[in-house]
Amino acid sequence: MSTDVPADFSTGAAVRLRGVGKRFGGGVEAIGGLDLSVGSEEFVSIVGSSGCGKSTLLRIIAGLVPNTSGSVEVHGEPVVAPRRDVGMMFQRPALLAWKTSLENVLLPVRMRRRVEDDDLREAMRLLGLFHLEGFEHHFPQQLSGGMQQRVALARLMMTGAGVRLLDEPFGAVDELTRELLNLELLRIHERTASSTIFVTHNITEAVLLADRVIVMTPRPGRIAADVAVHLERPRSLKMTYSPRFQEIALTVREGIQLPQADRRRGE
Ligand SMILES: Nc1ncnc2c1ncn2[C@@H]1O[C@H](COP(=O)(O)OP(=O)(O)OP(=O)(O)O)[C@@H](O)[C@H]1O
Repeated sequence: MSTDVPADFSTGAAVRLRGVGKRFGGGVEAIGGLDLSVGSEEFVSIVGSSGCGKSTLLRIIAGLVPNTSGSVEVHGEPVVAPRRDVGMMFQRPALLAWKTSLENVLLPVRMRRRVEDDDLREAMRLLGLFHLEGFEHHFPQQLSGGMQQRVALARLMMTGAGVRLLDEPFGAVDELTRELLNLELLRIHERTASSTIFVTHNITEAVLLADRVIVMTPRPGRIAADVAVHLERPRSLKMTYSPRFQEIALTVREGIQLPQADRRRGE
């Protein structure tokens, strides 16, 4: 395990940020001089106190929000707008209420071109992979919160994007559902590795899923620690009880600093 490792600027990184800063119109400096490099098959979790700029960082990589300093590259190209090879999933599943599960999963294809039989087969396969057989023709309001997140995960996979950004995707579901969704995400990543950046407040989830856990400082967000997760794959829930896992989780926890106001309240 290593901490405070400088960002790897070797060639071949899928996502590369150099000195990235973001100041919003009202003067809030959300991110300040952040360096990060994520490999093409790497799973990186990002943790940090509330408001440290995690969502802003993902939105910058997704091309949804412009950075105000530094450079952001995906597959060696500067990010100036949303890209097809970058898929994003939010805390709320953001499904279209008037479309069935199947139609929601097909949406990324439909936005680009006509849906072919192969697309239909792939969407059904993905829904099956996420245990949604029998629910292909249900509408979102007929599904539980966890099932809706599964549809959103299937839709993310349907984009075929080599870079997947997940912004606290399981924050609104109960603990047991979260565990199941974690396992499904692990299974998918271990089968179809992609460059994944996963924002979470949950340290166990961060460590269980990732190859590296990035800890951000309070706002303006920078990298406080870069913790390598040397645990074998495939991962299992049982691993979370091992001393090795606990040691890594503790290193991550110790790296998280609270904003000054919260620190004063805790004294
Ligand atoms: N559109 C905006 N305009 C002005 N300030 C913003 C905007 N979006 C975010 N901010 C501010 O930038 C800072 C970082 O916000 P961000 O949502 O990225 O943090 P976060 O780490 O994802 O927080 P949380 O963990 O609570 O979701 C916060 O102080 C927030 O108020």
